[in-house]
Amino acid sequence: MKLTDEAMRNKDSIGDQHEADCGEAGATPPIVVGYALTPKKITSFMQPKLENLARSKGITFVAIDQNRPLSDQGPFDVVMHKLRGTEWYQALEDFRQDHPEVTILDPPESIEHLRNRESMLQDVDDMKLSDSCGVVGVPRQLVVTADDSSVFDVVTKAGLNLPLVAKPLVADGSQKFHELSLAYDQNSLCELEPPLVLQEFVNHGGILFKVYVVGEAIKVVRRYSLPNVTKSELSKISGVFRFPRVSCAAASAEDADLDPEVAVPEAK
Ligand SMILES: Nc1ncnc2c1ncn2[C@@H]1O[C@H](COP(=O)(O)OP(=O)(O)OP(=O)(O)O)[C@@H](O)[C@H]1O
Ligand SMILES: O=P(O)(O)O[C@H]1[C@H](O)[C@@H](O)[C@H](OP(=O)(O)O)[C@@H](OP(=O)(O)O)[C@H]1O
Repeated sequence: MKLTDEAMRNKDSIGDQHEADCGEAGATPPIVVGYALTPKKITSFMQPKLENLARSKGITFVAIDQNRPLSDQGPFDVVMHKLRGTEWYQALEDFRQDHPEVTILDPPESIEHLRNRESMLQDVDDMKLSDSCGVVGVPRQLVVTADDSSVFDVVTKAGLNLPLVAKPLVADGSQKFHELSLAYDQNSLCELEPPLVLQEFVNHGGILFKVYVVGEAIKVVRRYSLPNVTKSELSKISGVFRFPRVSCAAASAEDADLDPEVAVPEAK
């Protein structure tokens, strides 16, 4: 979910203004954020801590009823959503036509490229950051569709090195989307089910940094991840190993000892 710089600036200034106004002249109307999320997302995201913090900044969250027209609900200052589907997109578009003053976080066309694991990495690739201090890039990867003759053939033709990380191509927020497979040998590639993205496994010491950016704010967290794969392991292990969730919030590595060579970015 992305908050645009402009929306964040507006929200920051409105929030600050709200605190100032409340101090001087009593309550100002809250900023109303309508949210349309899956039940899973409501559980993980709509926590009392968030709602209380928002309230202190003059922001109120209101659940959107997806079975009723959007225009009959509200009024909203912001509509925040993480849902898919033609019907929902059409409802958003109709609402946007009628209420251009409402900020939609985010319009479907602005986030479409994040719905696909191939296109979501394109911007990173386009930045060509490989000459900066350190290396920033996308692992060598390819997309395998159901139309391809066989995963084995496609991988052999592209010359990707084993082991390979296999990820579902389409990002739909489901549990299945977060499942990864690690294929150690060529024979096991036929066990993978397209459509998927196959990436070369990149050794990274079993810990990764996850960077969250909202407007000017940057937050870095550390998570445990998949351990390195050595050449000798690769020669001995075969098959496909499945991982339901790698480096999720429960895998926090804030207390892990880091290699002193690893620079720890300062949190803002
Ligand atoms: N090519 C790779 N080489 C090594 N490890 C990988 C690779 N791709 C993914 N991983 C590991 O699997 C995890 C999940 O991969 P995914 O591509 O879903 O990342 P993510 O987008 O950061 O996950 P999330 O959707 O949970 O934010 C990564 O955080 C990393 O630990
Ligand atoms: O908790 P972190 O490490 O930030 O990972 C998030 C993923 O990046 C998001 O993709 C998850 O949202 P979706 O399950 O809707 O894709 C999101 O799911 P959640 O909102 O249900 O926790 C998280 O898993």
